[in-house]
Amino acid sequence: MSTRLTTSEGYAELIAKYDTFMFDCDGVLWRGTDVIDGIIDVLNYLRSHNKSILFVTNNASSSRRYYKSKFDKLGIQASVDEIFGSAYASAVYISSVLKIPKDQKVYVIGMEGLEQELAEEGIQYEGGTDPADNTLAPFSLTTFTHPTPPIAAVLCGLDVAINYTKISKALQYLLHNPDCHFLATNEDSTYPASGGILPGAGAISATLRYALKRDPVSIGKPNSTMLDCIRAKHDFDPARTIMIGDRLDTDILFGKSGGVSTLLVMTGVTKESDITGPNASPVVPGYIVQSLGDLAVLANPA
Ligand SMILES: O=C(O)[C@H](O)[C@H](O)COP(=O)(O)O
Ligand SMILES: [Mg+2]
Repeated sequence: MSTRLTTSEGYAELIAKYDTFMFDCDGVLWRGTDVIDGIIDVLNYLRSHNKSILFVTNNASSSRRYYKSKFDKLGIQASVDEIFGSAYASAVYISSVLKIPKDQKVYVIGMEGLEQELAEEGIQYEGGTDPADNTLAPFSLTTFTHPTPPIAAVLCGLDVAINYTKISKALQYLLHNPDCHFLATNEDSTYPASGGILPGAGAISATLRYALKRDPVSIGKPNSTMLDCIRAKHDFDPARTIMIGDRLDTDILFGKSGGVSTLLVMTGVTKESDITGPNASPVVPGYIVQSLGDLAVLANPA
């Protein structure tokens, strides 16, 4: 059973219970470019009370450095080491877990942020924002050739410029080489944008999943890889840690699987019918608040 927080006393009690606050970004801090009311005051209040703050986003379209610049512009204190995105986690997974040989490449369905994180880990890649792959021209196998050595992995993330050429090339690599890894940065079905909902990274990788009848290894929330990346850089006591998110099947499940507390906000993709009534999800958050910004009353008492 979740505890719904609606009063200043409830907000203060929650904050006193935890030392480390892990924040999802899309749908919690902002929707697209629109920062949610009260967020900046809440984050600054937590900082002023010596709380540890981490940002844990499945959005693979941007790198940690981009997010750092976004926080700077918003006046939100954040260091690159406090930011964990599925692009970074995917690069670490490829370099440290799969240990793909440095002369082999990754084929990217994704955007500049994902390419930046791969490059920072010393991983060679093709595709991504390469103009040759960002074309609406029909894809032809007569001009296609496999590179040597073969593509070692196909990595699929949120790609707002998705097209038939990228999907077709990824399919060739995965069909041609049985050792080619099929990876997804994350599999969020939808993306909480400004003014509405858009297809998420999961909707992009679904094309390959369906064509191949094969599931990718997904690296982002709710999977533990992201928490492993966080643990490699930050000590935290799970009993004094809370994950704040807008999606039950990624953020809340990530927190519960990781042994930390969870707070669901209703400013992202989760609707009231997802948490109450006959179709309620079996993933039950510890706490629920309408908006993280509601806690700003603690920073601005009446
Ligand atoms: O489709 C996606 O990639 C996700 O919807 C989006 O990026 C979620 O980001 P988060 O809510 O984890 O910050
Ligand atoms: Mg979110």
